Amino acid sequence: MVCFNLYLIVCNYYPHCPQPELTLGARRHSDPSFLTILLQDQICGLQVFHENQWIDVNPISGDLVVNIGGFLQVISNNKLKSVDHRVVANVHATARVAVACFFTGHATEAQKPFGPIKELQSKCFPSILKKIHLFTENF
Ligand SMILES: O=C(O)CCC(=O)C(=O)O
Ligand SMILES: [Fe+2]
Repeated sequence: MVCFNLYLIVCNYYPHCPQPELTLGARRHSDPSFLTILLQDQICGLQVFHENQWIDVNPISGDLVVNIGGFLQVISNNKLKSVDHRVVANVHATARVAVACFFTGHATEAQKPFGPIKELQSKCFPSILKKIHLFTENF
């Protein structure tokens, strides 16, 4: 399968929020992509859910954040996890901008069901995830 042939680029714009205690920039979710590559500016806001708490993913100039998507979680038989993340409301005077590139599957293969690859299944690690169709199912 060709995962890097089809991608979607999304620009997220978070203006200053006067009442950050009432809302979020982006609600808790995990990406359904194969991989997501994110470029954030210098304004904080992204958090990942790890060991029952929200951890800040502070921007480092020139760095890219790479998120494992739900599709890669399925293919890897749950060995790689698609982490929950969110964006808190922007308390800074300047707007926050983050550009996400979602790598998905190839459109022509959308009808084909995908499941954990054989090499990652064994007696100790049987396939625990059902096969899914790209673009049509949540996993
Ligand atoms: O704005 C961010 O830092 C993350 C955006 C995000 O999680 C998404 O677009 O899926
Ligand atoms: Fe996301």
